[in-house]
Order: sequence, then structure tokens, then C-alpha cells
Amino acid sequence: MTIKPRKRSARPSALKLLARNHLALMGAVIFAGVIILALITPWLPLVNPDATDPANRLLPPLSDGHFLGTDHLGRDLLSRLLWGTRVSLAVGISASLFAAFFGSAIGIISGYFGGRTDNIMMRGIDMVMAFPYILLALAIVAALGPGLMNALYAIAVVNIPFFARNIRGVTVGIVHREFVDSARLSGKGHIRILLSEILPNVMPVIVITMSTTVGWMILETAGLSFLGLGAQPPQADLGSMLGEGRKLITTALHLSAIPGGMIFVLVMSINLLGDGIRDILDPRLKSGALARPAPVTRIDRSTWDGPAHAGSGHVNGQPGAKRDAEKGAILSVEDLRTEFVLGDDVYKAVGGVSFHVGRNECVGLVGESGSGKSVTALSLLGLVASPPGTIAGGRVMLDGRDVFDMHEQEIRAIRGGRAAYVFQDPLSTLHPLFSVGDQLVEAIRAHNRVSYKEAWQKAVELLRMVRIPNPEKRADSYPHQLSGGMRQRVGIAMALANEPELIIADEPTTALDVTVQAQILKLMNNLREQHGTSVLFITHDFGVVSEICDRVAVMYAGQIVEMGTTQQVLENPAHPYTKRLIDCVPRLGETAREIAAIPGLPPAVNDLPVGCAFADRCDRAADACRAGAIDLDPLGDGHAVRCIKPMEVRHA
Ligand SMILES: Nc1ncnc2c1ncn2[C@@H]1O[C@H](COP(=O)(O)OP(=O)(O)OP(=O)(O)O)[C@@H](O)[C@H]1O
Repeated sequence: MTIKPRKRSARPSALKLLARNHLALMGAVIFAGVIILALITPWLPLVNPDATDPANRLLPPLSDGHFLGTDHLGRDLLSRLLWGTRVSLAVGISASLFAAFFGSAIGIISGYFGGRTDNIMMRGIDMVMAFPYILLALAIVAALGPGLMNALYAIAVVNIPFFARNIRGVTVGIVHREFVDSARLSGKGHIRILLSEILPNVMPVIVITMSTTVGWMILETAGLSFLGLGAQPPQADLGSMLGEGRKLITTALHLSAIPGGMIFVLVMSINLLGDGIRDILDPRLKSGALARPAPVTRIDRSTWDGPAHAGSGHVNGQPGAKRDAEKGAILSVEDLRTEFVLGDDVYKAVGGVSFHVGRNECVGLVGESGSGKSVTALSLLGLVASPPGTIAGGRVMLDGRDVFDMHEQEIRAIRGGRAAYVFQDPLSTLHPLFSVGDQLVEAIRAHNRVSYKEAWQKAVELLRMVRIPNPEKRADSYPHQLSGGMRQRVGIAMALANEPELIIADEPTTALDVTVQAQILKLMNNLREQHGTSVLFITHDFGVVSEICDRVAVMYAGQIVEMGTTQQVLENPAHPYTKRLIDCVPRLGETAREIAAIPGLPPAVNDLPVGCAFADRCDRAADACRAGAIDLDPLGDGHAVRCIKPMEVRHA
């Protein structure tokens, strides 16, 4: 077997990400400029910054031989500014490193070990924090004596609590996470866990805190020097220059404006760069987003080929959406294409999907992990995060209207209103700090003008409808006080809050045991019968499909490869992939049957092969399968398959 060379990571480099954030880039350029100037100052043709020249006192900027003028002793301001910036930078960065090292160490140890260690360390930190920090810094300098180094120590010490508190908070949030537990279970000792599990996770916070405090510390050191406690004459830093200039502010404004301007530029550029560094270090933003995800998935109409191109999924040769809308389908999807652009790679997560959901109908979307089911579901109401997600083509007709032509506010009104989602893990979708009753009230009042009391009554009714025992009391419970099955019922109650016409359920029973799963499926079936709700049910489990779905669409590598009624697909699968998928389902009582796993792996959606994406795993594949795009061909009675060598189908 030949192994393909590994493709270069699609993740944009840190520099590229920084370049995309214009403000951070500007900060980086200015800060780099100041640093370079500070570094080369000793080699620049500058006069001695401490050389006085009483004959040339208080010269204004642009004077002959003194570009920025002179101060009250006739010293060259440009030279003093560059040497002073050097000192301020060195002190600010050193104090920040010192505070970051000791503060973070205290925070990590305290947050990790907790208990008495945490108590002792944090009470110590609280004692330091009990003093106003600038008074504490003054007291430290007063005790140690005025001077730049003592100012550095004072500023570093008063900032240690800031790091310690911040980092302890982050550590406490991480220390009970599953990956730390699994490191413990694997036998790692405290030091290794601290270094390999905790530190890398708090590092971005340390760097971000540092990048934002360097500017602050430069200001604080400047403050001490301004008060005469930092740099001592004739040595200058930006603060002492500002202090000297302040005395002559009315007669020679440039003496204070120039160092003040430099402090402003320096602090501003460091803070802008700090924000950029935060965005780069956060792995969730590495996918290309330095910006907040847009409220609705970005639609890129430049890639639109018009409705339904060949092979995308018309069935029976008719333009799908029009035909389905005529049939009165609640949801009609035509040639939907959703992509993720990561660096130079384009991941075609949904590659031209067409299907419809009729009124009061339940359609199943089935497929292996990564086949594009969730992205399809999220695309329907523009919920795929942008960036990096983009709708690259297609139409989604909800009750005859194209969702992608709607205004953002209209789409928002539909979400949780006419169309509602139920997700796999209700614990992560329910708010941990509000009671389930309050969350239901919020969902109801987001779409209806009703009083809190009325909404609360409706919330209790909803809980009763989804068969939560003792709903009046349970409405006051918090998500963590309910069992997994109950939480999922609350998730369904939330979805039902505004009597939706369509429920999009993304693997709502996957995390539940079989008895609770059966109860939830029964509940959803009852709701369909009583309220006429339509359901798009996403699952990888054919057992669930047979329980609840009228029709089913099988997805593979971002495309629908087979579609038909549940009976057609389960009893007569036409696509070899569907057949293999059904054969993977264990059946009770069949002890002799060996579960046939599908060999190989699905292709990466950023590197899809020409022709059938399943060909490499299919024992029926021929050369023709790899020759070009394959259409979803009708087999009769609404059954369709995207295969040129389908299994033999015997329709009743
Ligand atoms: N934010 C993202 N950035 C890049 N690629 C993504 C992103 N979200 C999903 N994808 C890719 O889109 C493809 C489809 O993912 P999707 O979540 O729809 O699969 P799925 O069939 O729902 O799988 P599962 O059953 O495991 O949830 C996968 O290849 C996945 O890696």
C-alpha cells in the first residue's frame, strides 16, 4: 500500500493570522519600530543625553541641531527620548516577566492543589491586594529607597496578585476537565500533569495577561519616576521626562507632550498587539477567524452555479425545490453546498445536497461520523459559524420561501419559532445557571409578547407535555439536577416552546441508554401525531430510523448517496454503502452473524476523489465509478441512488 505524502497543515500560520487583524498588525509594526529604535540607540549619531547646554535652553522642536528641541538644561530631547524609551521598555518588560513568572506559579499551584494550599496562598495574595496597589508600590520604594531597580521590584510585586488570581481562576476551570482526569488515570505525577496538561492550557492566558500588562507596567514605572521615586537624575525614563516637563507645561509644552506622546504610542501599540496575540493563541480562532462568528452563515454567491447543477441530486429529472414546494413540503433543500475555508484548503462538508421534508413527515439523515449531517442541519438556518463556514451554493425553501434570501432578522425570528433545533448534548446547550423553567420562559418570550406568569404556566405545560414528572417542581430545577433523559426532554420542550412546524433533531438520542432512547422516540412520534410537526432526524443509527422515520436519506462524504422510504432503504438498499451500513447494525438473537465493519475510511472532504467517493471502500467498484460525477438516479417510487452499479432492488 502506498502512503500519500501528508498534506501541509491547512491552518494559517501565526503571522498570516496576525496579518489578517489590521489593528494588531499596526500595533506590531509600531511596537517593532520602537523596539528597533531602542535597540540601536547606542549606535545612532545622537548627542550625550545628559550633556547640558544652558545657552540653548528650551529650544522648540525642529531647531537647528536639535530635532525635538531641548529641555530646561539645554539637553537634547531626541536623545533623551530614545534613551528614556529604552529604560522604560526594559523596566516594563522585566517587571512584567517577573510578575508573570511568580504570579502564574502561585496561581497554577494554588488552583491545581486546591484545599489548604489554595487557602494559604490565596489569603497571602488577598493580604497584598488589601492595600491600594499604588500606595503599596510607594511603600516598597520608600522602604528600599528611590531608584529604577527598586521601582521595578515594587511594580512587579504589586502585579503578582493580578497574575495569581487570573491564572488560578483558569486553572480551577481546567483541573476537573476530563483530559486532566485521564492524565491522572494514565499514572502521570503532579509535576508532569502541571507541565504537560495545565501549563499549555493556561499559557495563552499568561501571554495575553503579560502582553496587556507590559503597557500598564510602563505606565506605572513612569508614574513612580514622575513622582521622583524611579529614575534618578541625570538618568531619564519617559516618566521622569514627563515629570520634568510638567513644571514648564505652559511655557514649553513640547517637554511634556513628547514623552507623553511616546508613552501613549507605546502602550497603545502593545495593547493592540496583545489583543492580536490573544486571538492567535486561542486554538478556536486558529481556524481562520480573528473575528466573532457572524450571526448568519456567510453566503458566497460568487460560487453559485444557479439552481441544481448536474449530479447534485435532482430526483426524477425535475428541479427538486419547485416540485417539492408545489407538493407543499415544509422544507425543501436544493443543491446545498457548504464549505469551510481553512488557509489554502477548502473542505466541501456538504457538496450539493437536495431533499425535502413534507408536512407531518419525519425524514432521517443517516451517515457515518463526518459525512456532513450536522453541517447540513446547521446550514438550513444559517447556523454554521462564519468564518470559516460559507454557504457556497443552493437553496433552502422553508414553507416556499428561500431562507438564503431572507434578512438576518427574519432568519432569527424563524430560529426557535417556526423551526427549532434539538441537539445531542442538552447539558452543553442548556444554561447551567438558570432553572429549566426560566430557560423555557425565555424561549417563549423571545417570540411571544406574554407576561412572565403566563410564560411560566406554559413552561410547566411544556414540561408536562414531554412527560417530566411533577413539572411544577421540576421547572425550578437546574440542568445539573436532572438526568440525561430528562434534560433531553427539556431540550425537546424548548424546541416545542413556540409550536414549530419543523423540528431539526441532531442525534437527540445518541447519548441516551436504550430505554430512555425509546421513550424519547415515542415522545417525538406522539408530538408528530398530536401537533402535525415535521421532523428532520439526524442519526447514524438505522435502528432509530426504523422507529421514527417515514423516509431516509443516506449521506456519504457530503452527498446524499441514497434516498427513499424507510422500508425501501432498509429492506432493499440499492447503494453498496447503505447495505454495508445496515449490515453493521447488530440484531438481537443473531449470534452467528458476524458484524461486517466497512473497511477503510471515508475520504477527506478537502481532497475528494473524482467520481464515487465510496469507490475505494467498495467491493463492486469498477473503473467507470472513478471516471466522473455520478447522478442520484431514480429507481422508481421515490427511491433513488447515486451508484452506477447498484444492488439489485426488488420493489413490492
Ligand atoms: N468548524 C469546522 N471547520 C472545519 N471543518 C469542519 C468544521 N465543522 C465541520 N467540519 C467538517 O465538516 C465535515 C462534516 O462534519 P459534520 O459535523 O457535519 O459530520 P457529521 O456527519 O454530523 O458527523 P457526526 O455524526 O460525528 O456529528 C467533517 O469533515 C468535518 O471535519
